[in-house]
Amino acid sequence: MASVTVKHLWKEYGDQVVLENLNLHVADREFVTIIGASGCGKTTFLRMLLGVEQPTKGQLLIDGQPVPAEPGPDRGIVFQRYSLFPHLSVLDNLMLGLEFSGSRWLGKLFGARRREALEKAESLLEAIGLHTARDKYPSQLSGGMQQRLSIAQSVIREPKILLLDEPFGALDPGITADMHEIILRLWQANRMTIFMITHDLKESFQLGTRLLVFDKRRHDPHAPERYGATVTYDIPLNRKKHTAPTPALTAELVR
Ligand SMILES: Nc1ncnc2c1ncn2[C@@H]1O[C@H](COP(=O)(O)OP(=O)(O)OP(=O)(O)O)[C@@H](O)[C@H]1O
Repeated sequence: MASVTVKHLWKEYGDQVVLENLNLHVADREFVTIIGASGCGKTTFLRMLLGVEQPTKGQLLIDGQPVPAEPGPDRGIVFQRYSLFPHLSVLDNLMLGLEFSGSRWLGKLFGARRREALEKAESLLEAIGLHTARDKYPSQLSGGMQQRLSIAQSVIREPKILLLDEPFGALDPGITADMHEIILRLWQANRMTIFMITHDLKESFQLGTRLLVFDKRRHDPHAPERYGATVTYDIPLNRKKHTAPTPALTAELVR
């Protein structure tokens, strides 16, 4: 379960108002796409959900509880640029998250727990089409493969909320269709609530169950930092299309 409630939320940096009076309720398992002008506070909003930025005023709640003031395994994030460890193989990049969450002090798993983690990592690699590249290093992968691995890295710890900050923005348009397919399948199989920033309007319509447009309602030409952005449009999208889970992947990913 991961519903998100935003109540009278403001975010300011010094004299600059970035977000003003945001009010929103997002149900569990919604796929929210976010568009808006550059600099209007979209990433700031994701960073508050992640717990690395705090609201200046107002409330940000996950399942009715304030977002903890630090990232946790219940929230995963993927950025436009891949965040992989270059000295680790594809498989080890995936295993790392499981090893750290399963063994906080040693960062290593042993015996049955390691076997279980390996199985999980391998079935996820299979699901994202990277099983044949399991022993390669990130520098040996294409951009699309690296981004698939970054997504898998965030998903493997089964977050309730997945935050995607223009995850496909740096990729060749030709491969984004594959990426869309993968993200939709992971979303359905892992039962996550997703927030995804994109600059591609078509993508926002294709993927989302709901589209939020961030913009300023008021402008002061003499003091552009005086007013912040808020949600100016909140558009329900093709919800039905994404409701049924894909059986094969569900069996693979949800144990
Ligand atoms: N840590 C910070 N300290 C001061 N100002 C910041 C900080 N983080 C963001 N800002 C400012 O807040 C505003 C919103 O930034 P943010 O990155 O959230 O915008 P965005 O909508 O995601 O933009 P883009 O689409 O270009 O990525 C910008 O003016 C930015 O300079």
